[in-house]
Amino acid sequence: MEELEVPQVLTIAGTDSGGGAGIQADMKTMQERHVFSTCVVVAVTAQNTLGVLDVEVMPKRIIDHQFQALAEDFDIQVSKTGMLANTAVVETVVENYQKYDLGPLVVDPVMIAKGGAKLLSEDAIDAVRTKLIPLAYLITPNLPEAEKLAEMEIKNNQDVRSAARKLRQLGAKNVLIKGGHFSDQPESRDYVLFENGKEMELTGPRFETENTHGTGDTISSVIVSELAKGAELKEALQVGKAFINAAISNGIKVGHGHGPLNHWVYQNGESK
Ligand SMILES: Nc1ncnc2c1ncn2[C@@H]1O[C@H](COP(=O)(O)OP(=O)(O)OP(=O)(O)O)[C@@H](O)[C@H]1O
Ligand SMILES: Cc1ncc(CO)c(N)n1
Repeated sequence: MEELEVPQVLTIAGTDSGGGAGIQADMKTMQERHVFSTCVVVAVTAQNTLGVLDVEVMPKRIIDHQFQALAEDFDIQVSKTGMLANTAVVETVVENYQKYDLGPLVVDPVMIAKGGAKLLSEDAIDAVRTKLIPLAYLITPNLPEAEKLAEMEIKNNQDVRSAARKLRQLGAKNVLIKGGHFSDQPESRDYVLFENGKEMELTGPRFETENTHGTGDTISSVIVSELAKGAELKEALQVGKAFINAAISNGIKVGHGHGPLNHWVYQNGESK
């Protein structure tokens, strides 16, 4: 019997008991994109579409052992980070990523959940800026995250460009600034600054919906998956944007707050 070789990817993040964001959103997305997903759980959240009830950060020992277990057995092509909770976790993740061969790293610098809960302590932003970003092949902040990391206000498209340049100066090779939070605009517009200085915009319609829980996790997981399958970054970003548009606009009704996306949207006839 011939067995299929499949790309293997890793998400290093927190769990969402509500299933719409965090590690669950990542792994659902990766499954849909036909790559084999593994994970390092750094925190557990008691969370639903209404908010975050509680958070437990994992001890260093079990984080280290998850990395070791994966490195001893799997051939990870691309990795990503999501919720990292605090400085100690950021440092542990940096240490382990440097110790093992886990492929290019996509950093989604998750800070605050849609309901307002803090997923990264304020003092850890510095560790992300100085220790994690220099390792990033791609960083994917939303607007508030880009403001914190670049230490500047973002009010218009020119500010978005300056913030992206600052993030490149911090060591990220490529930068995607997600515009989901420019909610007063008719279009959803994301900005990309590539390694070679070239720029690109990812645009699409802005959908009037509350159901955008896990959009950031989902788009970064599509990008990771496409890169693992061998796509160029530009193509991976475009596939990510198309998937997000489809997963938001073909919405599902789950929960009573910021509902999750329709991760299996392409199963009902792909429109990519
Ligand atoms: N209402 C919307 N309509 C269309 N696209 C959207 C909408 N909201 C977000 N997006 C898109 O989803 C992607 C993720 O952007 P967003 O800024 O929401 O990320 P995020 O804040 O990190 O998400 P989260 O924290 O919920 O995971 C981007 O491509 C953005 O343009
Ligand atoms: C665990 C977790 N990671 C990321 C996000 C942001 O979408 C969230 N709400 N929860």
